[in-house]
Amino acid sequence: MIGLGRMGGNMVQRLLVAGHRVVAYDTNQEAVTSTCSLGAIGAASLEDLVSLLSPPRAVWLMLPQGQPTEDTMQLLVPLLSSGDVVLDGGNANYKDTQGRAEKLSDNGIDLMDVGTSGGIWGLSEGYTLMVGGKEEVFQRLEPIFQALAPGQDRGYNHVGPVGAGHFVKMVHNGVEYALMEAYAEGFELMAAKEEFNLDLAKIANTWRYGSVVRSWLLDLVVSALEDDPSLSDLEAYVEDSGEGRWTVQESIDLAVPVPVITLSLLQRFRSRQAQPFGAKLLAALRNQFGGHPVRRSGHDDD
Ligand SMILES: NC(=O)C1=CN([C@@H]2O[C@H](COP(=O)(O)OP(=O)(O)OC[C@H]3O[C@@H](n4cnc5c(N)ncnc54)[C@H](OP(=O)(O)O)[C@@H]3O)[C@@H](O)[C@H]2O)C=CC1
Ligand SMILES: O=C(CO)[C@H](O)[C@H](O)COP(=O)(O)O
Repeated sequence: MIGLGRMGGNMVQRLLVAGHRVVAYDTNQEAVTSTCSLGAIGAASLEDLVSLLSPPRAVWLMLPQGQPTEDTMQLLVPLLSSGDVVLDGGNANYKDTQGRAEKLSDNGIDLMDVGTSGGIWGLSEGYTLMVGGKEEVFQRLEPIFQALAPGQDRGYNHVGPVGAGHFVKMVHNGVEYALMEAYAEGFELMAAKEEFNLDLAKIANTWRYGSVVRSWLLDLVVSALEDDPSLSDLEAYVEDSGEGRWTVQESIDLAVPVPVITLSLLQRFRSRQAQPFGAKLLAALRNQFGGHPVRRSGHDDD
């Protein structure tokens, strides 16, 4: 396992519990030390990691997508042998994955892209795995997928050729954006209805049982609202790390409308703007054509 952060570190634990021998590496030596304390074999470098595994090797990357994954692959590949397999469990763009697979195959190395879902809860609940790559490699490595998945025969699947795993995970995350946005809008509306003084955590908890909209994300709504009912400790600022953008880009490329996912991405962009220029221009134009009052910073309505 290369990358022992929130995901990789926990995944090593599940693999160890299932009886696998795991060699662990991270650029952060503290992460390696703490993973070793759980029973993994620590590697001091990529060279060390490769020498501690016997061929045919299975090397799982759980790194931030983009440069860290690309750089690591470039350093790793010359160290590996024909017949080895690299598994990328991070949220990489499927097109990058397809390009990398081609380069690896020149050296007789197979790349398997494993779209992985479960977040920090995967340690206890198991991870959903969407696996792309050769069917025979999937079958050979199935014991690894079984150890990580929620159940012996569920929660993991060979979804298609290399690239398909990351593609399916990309769409999964697009759906995730939309579901999250729907809950966010519904709860904002209820929070605004001051005359009813609604207890949002209680309502979310009620919806968990029997309701059409019950879900794991709703369970997490309850958890967040119980911790801080008005979310007063948080800024209304929502990041994204790529999958939503790629989903929308793909919908444009395929001319498949995904309006709900698209709007949920745009809402994240909006959340980062304290004083959007576009909204200022709207106010200015109303003022220009209709003489409608505007608010000016530091002044009353004018
Ligand atoms: N967190 C989540 O909910 C989920 C994340 N993912 C994906 O899984 C991947 C990992 O995510 P996550 O565990 O959350 O990320 P983290 O940032 O928690 O962990 C990444 C780890 O990789 C280390 N690292 C960075 N660059 C290198 C490198 N070149 N070589 C070796 N180690 C390196 C980091 O060290 P350092 O801290 O020193 O930088 C860190 O320990 C990402 O692609 C992410 O998108 C997928 C599903 C869910
Ligand atoms: O893959 C995940 C969950 O399924 C990761 O948590 C991912 O980071 C979520 O996407 P974003 O950062 O764009 O919200």
